[in-house]
Amino acid sequence: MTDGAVEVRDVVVRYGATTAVDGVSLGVPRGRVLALLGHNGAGKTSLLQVCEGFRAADGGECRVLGLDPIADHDALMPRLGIMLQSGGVYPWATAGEILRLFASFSANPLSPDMLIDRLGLRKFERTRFRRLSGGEQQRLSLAIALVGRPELVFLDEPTAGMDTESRHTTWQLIEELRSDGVSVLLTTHLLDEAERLADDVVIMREGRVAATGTPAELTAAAGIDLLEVRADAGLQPQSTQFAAVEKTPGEYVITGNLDAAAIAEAIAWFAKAGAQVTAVNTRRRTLEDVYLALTADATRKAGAAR
Ligand SMILES: Nc1ncnc2c1ncn2[C@@H]1O[C@H](COP(=O)(O)OP(=O)(O)OP(=O)(O)O)[C@@H](O)[C@H]1O
Repeated sequence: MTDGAVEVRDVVVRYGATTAVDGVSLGVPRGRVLALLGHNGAGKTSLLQVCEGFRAADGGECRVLGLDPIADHDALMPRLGIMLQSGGVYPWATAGEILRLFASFSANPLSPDMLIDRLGLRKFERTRFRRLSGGEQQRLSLAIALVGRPELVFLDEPTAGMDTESRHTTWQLIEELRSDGVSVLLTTHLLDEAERLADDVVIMREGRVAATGTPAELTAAAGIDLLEVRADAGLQPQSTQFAAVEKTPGEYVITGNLDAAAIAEAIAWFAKAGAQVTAVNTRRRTLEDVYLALTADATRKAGAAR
């Protein structure tokens, strides 16, 4: 294994008969942000828990800052920032007390007051944790993860439940962490979050790695552009030349090797189907298109297997 912040090789996590993580390998180089994407139940949190040392892998190997997350837990903890989902902190203590307590565990903490202000928590400083809203608890959890100046941060859906303003503040904080050389492994369902923050993206599907690369690599399709057609909902346009995903009802995104002949064939398909076409557009692929194409593929295969 190399000297990355996180090195995961062939990791397996099982819960009884369920294989949640099925031989995943990935690496977070030092000072980079890796976003783990995937549908509900894809295995993201289970993999994160192995890296955090909260769960032993049933197979494979994991090194975090060069150490074993379970055997070297005590040495690692002060160097890690872990954003806990709700719970895990003292529900009866106030936001300010909790953050100052976590700061006291560190030899050289960030200023709790600075984090309280940056994350818009000043108004809630004297509010007990259990009285905070979901989004406020998330912001406090992020502050707790960062207050010890960690070298590596694990963030499980960091902006889930946050309002737009808090989400943007969180993104700025994560960008600042990266500029300071901190490594970040985060999970998210937000494609724009991954596209904005991540140096590297790993898309998981059913416990396995479905795709990996930088956002630019993942969105650089063979035919570069992508065709969007607005027409009647519920159609299933496809041929050997192209594949379409109905992104929202009546909004078709067509990928493939889109030369002029393939575009003509796609449009002809709608004409032959007698569809009412209201708009045709070409544009570059986004991470969302890649993600949808991969998950639609999984859904098609699951349907075919039934
Ligand atoms: N403690 C557990 N006991 C049994 N099954 C579990 C347990 N934790 C997770 N699973 C199962 O393992 C699979 C992966 O779950 P995991 O939480 O890792 O996925 P995820 O990608 O983080 O999902 P989400 O996006 O919904 O958070 C799912 O099928 C889930 O039901």
